[in-house]
Amino acid sequence: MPKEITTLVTFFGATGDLAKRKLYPSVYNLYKKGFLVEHFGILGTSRAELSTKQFQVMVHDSIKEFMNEEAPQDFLKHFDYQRADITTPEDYAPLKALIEEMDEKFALKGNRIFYMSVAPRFFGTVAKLLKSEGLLSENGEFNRLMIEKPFGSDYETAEKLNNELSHAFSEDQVYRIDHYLGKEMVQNIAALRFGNPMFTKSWNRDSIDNIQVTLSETLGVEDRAGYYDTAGALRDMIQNHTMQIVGWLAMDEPATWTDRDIRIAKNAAFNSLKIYTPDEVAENFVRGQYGPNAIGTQVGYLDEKDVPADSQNNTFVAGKLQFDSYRWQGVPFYIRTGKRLAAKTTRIDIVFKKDYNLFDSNQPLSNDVLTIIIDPEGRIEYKIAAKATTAEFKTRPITLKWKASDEDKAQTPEPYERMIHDTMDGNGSNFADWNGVAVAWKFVDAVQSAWDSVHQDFPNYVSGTMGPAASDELLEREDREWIYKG
Ligand SMILES: NC(=O)C1=CN([C@@H]2O[C@H](COP(=O)(O)OP(=O)(O)OC[C@H]3O[C@@H](n4cnc5c(N)ncnc54)[C@H](OP(=O)(O)O)[C@@H]3O)[C@@H](O)[C@H]2O)C=CC1
Ligand SMILES: O=C1O[C@H](COP(=O)(O)O)[C@@H](O)[C@H](O)[C@H]1O
Repeated sequence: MPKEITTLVTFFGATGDLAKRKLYPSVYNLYKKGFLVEHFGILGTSRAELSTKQFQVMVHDSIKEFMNEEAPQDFLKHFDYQRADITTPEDYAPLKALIEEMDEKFALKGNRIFYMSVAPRFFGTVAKLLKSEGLLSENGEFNRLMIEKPFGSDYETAEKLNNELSHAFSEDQVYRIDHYLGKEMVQNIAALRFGNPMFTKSWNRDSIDNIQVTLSETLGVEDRAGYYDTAGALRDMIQNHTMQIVGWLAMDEPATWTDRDIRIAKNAAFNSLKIYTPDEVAENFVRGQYGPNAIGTQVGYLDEKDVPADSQNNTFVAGKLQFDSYRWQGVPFYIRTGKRLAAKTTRIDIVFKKDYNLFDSNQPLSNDVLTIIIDPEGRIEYKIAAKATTAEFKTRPITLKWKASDEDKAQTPEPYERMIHDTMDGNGSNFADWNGVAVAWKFVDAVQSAWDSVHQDFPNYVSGTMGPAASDELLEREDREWIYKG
């Protein structure tokens, strides 16, 4: 039986794209699954003038549009709305009054979640005003803050934002969203690592040759050049999603399976990440920018809408991470991400060390590889050696495969549903904590600042390929290759 959760969730940015596409459908799923029953309230706010009824109709229509389902009145009656400009302190008084009214009406015990689904420039202001205008409950079990990305645009801005949040919320009250951490197969990393003694015991430099993390996209910049040209693949995908995946891969066993101990273990790994000097960046990192595709049907980045003609922005990044730790000494973590690549896929390849070939000392065994495919669909593959089906005794690589079934997929929660549920449940395991975010920014800032001082000729890869040649060379010069070739 699902455990009923008692809480009020206030959605700032209640009329926005994210709220309609993801947040209301997620809340509806939690209702259908029985996590939200009687004692919940959803308060929406933005600058738009909407009555309670109009807001309920908007929520109904979002669920219809994005889930093709009719939400019942029994669900919608838990939604209410208050207009407010979040930069105006006086507008918080009516919000506070409605929060208190809903708290009483639905018997919510003062439990409060505030979800910031607004532009990042508002995050600090809202947190400050929530406290100064008295919207945090003093008698409830919890006040929690869910905060969207991006969390800063470099270490300095992230630290400033974190300081602003910390005036109102302690670290354990802040749930920093990274939607990759809500993905089923990212959560499967821990199950595979710590649920199989064979992997638990071999997850270290004795057995692993290298680890590869690929987040590849086929889409280009679309209509987001205003943001993307200031961020690039490095800040858009490496600082957050890639680093958070790496955190699950690189951490030691947590002392217990609690969010506190998981964070302690992950942070020990993050803190051992080597931050590069400019020379080390040049040696270990590659940047790219897409040109047109081979048949000329897709334009290059520089010809995309709103992109400056001389942009030095990166749409592709490949690099090598190194951890100064006992577990990972000498084991490279190769990471790469980019737009307009050959395929949409997110995957992890764990490449095990080759061993002596007992059967034929002239013919080295091939590496065993454990592959975790996160997107576009959950799959696990394990390439191992087995006997070739010939008269002579020889080995050949075979691949054991598992794929998420339709039933698995149907019962897997969407990342946003899971993240809202986990916040309601007070489980911060699948959220980014400040230390991890800070280390990732320090690392990424070092790479960006080295790149900023050197002009690079772009474009340097053809749309529809797996990035510039330098990305392959990064591994080739260490006698390795990307397992996934597109
Ligand atoms: N959309 C998406 O798919 C994703 C979004 N995000 C993040 O989610 C957040 C929201 O994004 P998204 O929904 O796309 O943005 P939208 O621009 O669609 O929505 C912004 C919301 O903020 C409200 N708003 C703007 N200014 C104010 C103000 N001064 N006072 C009160 N409310 C205000 C708007 O309503 P009004 O103008 O009526 O006030 C609107 O409801 C951002 O941080 C974004 O980075 C993250 C991942 C994916
Ligand atoms: O955060 C972001 O992620 C998307 C990719 O997410 P996915 O779940 O579809 O893999 C990326 O396209 C976008 O640029 C970035 O901001």
